[in-house]
Amino acid sequence: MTDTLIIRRPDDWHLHLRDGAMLEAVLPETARHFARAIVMPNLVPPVVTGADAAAYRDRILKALPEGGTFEPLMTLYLTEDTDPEDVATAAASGLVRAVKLYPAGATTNSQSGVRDFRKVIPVLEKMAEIGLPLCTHGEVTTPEVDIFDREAVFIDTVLDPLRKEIPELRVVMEHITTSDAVDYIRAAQANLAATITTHHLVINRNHILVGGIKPHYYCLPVAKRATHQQALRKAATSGDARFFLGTDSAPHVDPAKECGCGCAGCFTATNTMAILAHVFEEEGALDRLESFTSLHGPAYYRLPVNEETLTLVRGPKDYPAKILGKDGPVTVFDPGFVPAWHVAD
Ligand SMILES: NC(=O)N[C@@H](CC(=O)O)C(=O)O
Ligand SMILES: [Zn+2]
Ligand SMILES: [Zn+2]
Repeated sequence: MTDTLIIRRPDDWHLHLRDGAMLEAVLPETARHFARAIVMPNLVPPVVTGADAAAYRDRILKALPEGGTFEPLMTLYLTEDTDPEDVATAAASGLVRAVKLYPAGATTNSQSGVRDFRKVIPVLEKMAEIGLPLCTHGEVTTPEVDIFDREAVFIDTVLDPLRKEIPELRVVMEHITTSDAVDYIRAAQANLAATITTHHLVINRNHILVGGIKPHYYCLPVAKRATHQQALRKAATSGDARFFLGTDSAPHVDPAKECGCGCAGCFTATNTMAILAHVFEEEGALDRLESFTSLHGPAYYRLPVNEETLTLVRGPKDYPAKILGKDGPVTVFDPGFVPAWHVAD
């Protein structure tokens, strides 16, 4: 039995770092294990222009612990007023690595997102031309559509027509939660990949609702039934290069989650690598952990893989139950088991 696993240093292809005191509190949790992360732009106000992204990047670098080498990969928040030329300039300089599509109202801070998809076609055409990926929060917001169906309906009514209209557009379906998404990605000829979160490999909707409501398991897209969870586990551990890690680690202070209308997001930065090693071992795929966390993402984003390594060691190790920032406590995701692995110091 292997007791030590050395992998190339992982990257997180979907991360929320927030701003201000929360940024200071959570950034070390990611920077400890991850070399780079695609940083989500859903701040208030959102990161819309190249100038916004440059300023946010500076704030992240300033918040880094002394001697930290973490590299934030910036994204722009797509609005109906986004200027294709600004996007192209920000991409050409290497500042921006993707543009994020939030259907208006789909998730946390998505009010400035897209309502009329016709309005963003010129930006998407420019992105297709320059090869800049579009990351999607893939859920429709139609009130009549059941919340558990919103990802599948998004694929059929928004994503598939869009990809047929602009086949050269390179898309990353973020935080997929359904076997429908897994099947759709597997069937694609080109220009489509997906991130999978740590928590969606560990929980299904029973974990949220059975035995009392668990606000810290509530995220968007909401976890689906166990058959979907199984499909995600198979996809993540399959070795298929179109699936890679995006933790969607999304900190909210406890009072904002443990209340009458709790907000969506699981905070997994602290223990993601230990949980993933545990899950991959359960799936008999420990030898594929590195490709999921450290190889497939750079390949899709056309970036070099990391030269540094991360060492995982068999055996449990305590991690904090909460991260205590100046804004208040943030509960670390509880996988419901003690991970059989930990990251070496
Ligand atoms: N995933 C979540 O449940 N929440 C994210 C937003 C998002 O990624 O959709 C957040 O910003 O809190
Ligand atoms: Zn999202
Ligand atoms: Zn997210």
